[in-house]
Amino acid sequence: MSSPNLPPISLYSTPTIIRPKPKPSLPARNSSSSCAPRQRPQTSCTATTNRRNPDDYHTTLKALNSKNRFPKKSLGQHYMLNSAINEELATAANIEEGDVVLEIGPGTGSLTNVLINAGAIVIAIEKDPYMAALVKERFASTNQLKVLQEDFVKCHIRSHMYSLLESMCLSEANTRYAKVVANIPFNISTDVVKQLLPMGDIFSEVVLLLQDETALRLVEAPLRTPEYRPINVFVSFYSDPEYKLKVPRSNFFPQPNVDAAVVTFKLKQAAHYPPVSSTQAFFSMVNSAFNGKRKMLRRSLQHICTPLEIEKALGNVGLPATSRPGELTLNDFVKLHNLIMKV
Ligand SMILES: C[S@@+](CC[C@H](N)C(=O)[O-])C[C@H]1O[C@@H](n2cnc3c(N)ncnc32)[C@H](O)[C@@H]1O
Repeated sequence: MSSPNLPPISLYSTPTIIRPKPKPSLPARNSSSSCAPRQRPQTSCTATTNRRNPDDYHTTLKALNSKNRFPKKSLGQHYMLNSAINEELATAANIEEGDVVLEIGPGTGSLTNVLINAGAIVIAIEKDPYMAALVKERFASTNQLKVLQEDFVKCHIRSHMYSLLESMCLSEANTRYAKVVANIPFNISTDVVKQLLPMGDIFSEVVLLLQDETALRLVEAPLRTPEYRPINVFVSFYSDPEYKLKVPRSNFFPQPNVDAAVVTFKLKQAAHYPPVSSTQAFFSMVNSAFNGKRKMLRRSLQHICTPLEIEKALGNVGLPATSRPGELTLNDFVKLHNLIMKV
């Protein structure tokens, strides 16, 4: 393949970050909470303390040129040119020496570099065999990185994490959860969120660079709008999400047609999930409710019980008999589910 026809750096505006108005932040997860956290690998697994230079436009292009790679649209290859944003991602996850971090799509390794410099042990899953080879080669001198050349959507992440964590040295002193920090291809955002948020037994935080519109939809979709969907119920069931900052498209190469945003999801542990008899039955009810989005719940849920019983349950939740799915919060759905499951 010939060398990519790359635009000169002057074509890019100065990379910028747009911060939202400060919001009250959520209380930090207390690792000494009543639920015993799983053990994590000892910091002795970390070896190198060599700090590498941050990646920028030239480093990224040099890395791609060295392998004659041109960014692939089908793989969402928009590389981060601004190391300050990679630092923001690591800071949002509060990365500390010895943390185990899952990175999805390391690409040229610009974020990987920041994570390794912060002392993390990184497990990187990269679908593109060329980029997997590139990032392996780049960090060949450290034992802080393990690269798996796989499609995140198809791989069994839970068993990968278990076997990797088990293969690492364990210590009583190390009781933190693993974390996820990633600049993911936008087209797998929903898969990533659906796979990772229910994994509060492994991860404490999931920090993602998402398409801005997706980020807003996942975190801030208001009730009674078309943006409010079952995924919002899912996200708040399993996590406390926060929109951190907007990342304009000018920070990527090649520049996407949309802006991005950093979002953090603090994962709940199972003991803190809303009380439902079965999560499967709960989400099946939520999905059915939204299947007829404009339909009243007394109609869309009549495969579960009679319209009269649904009206009565809605009344007990404090909602009108004519309620539609877009009007119910997570708590409303939980109460409704628990009532109609008793019928
Ligand atoms: C948006 S780029 C980010 C690259 C790098 N992290 C950065 O910040 O510059 C997305 C990366 O994910 C990889 N990728 C795409 N689809 C993937 C998948 N299904 N599983 C794992 N990696 C994937 C791409 O090859 C690419 O390296």
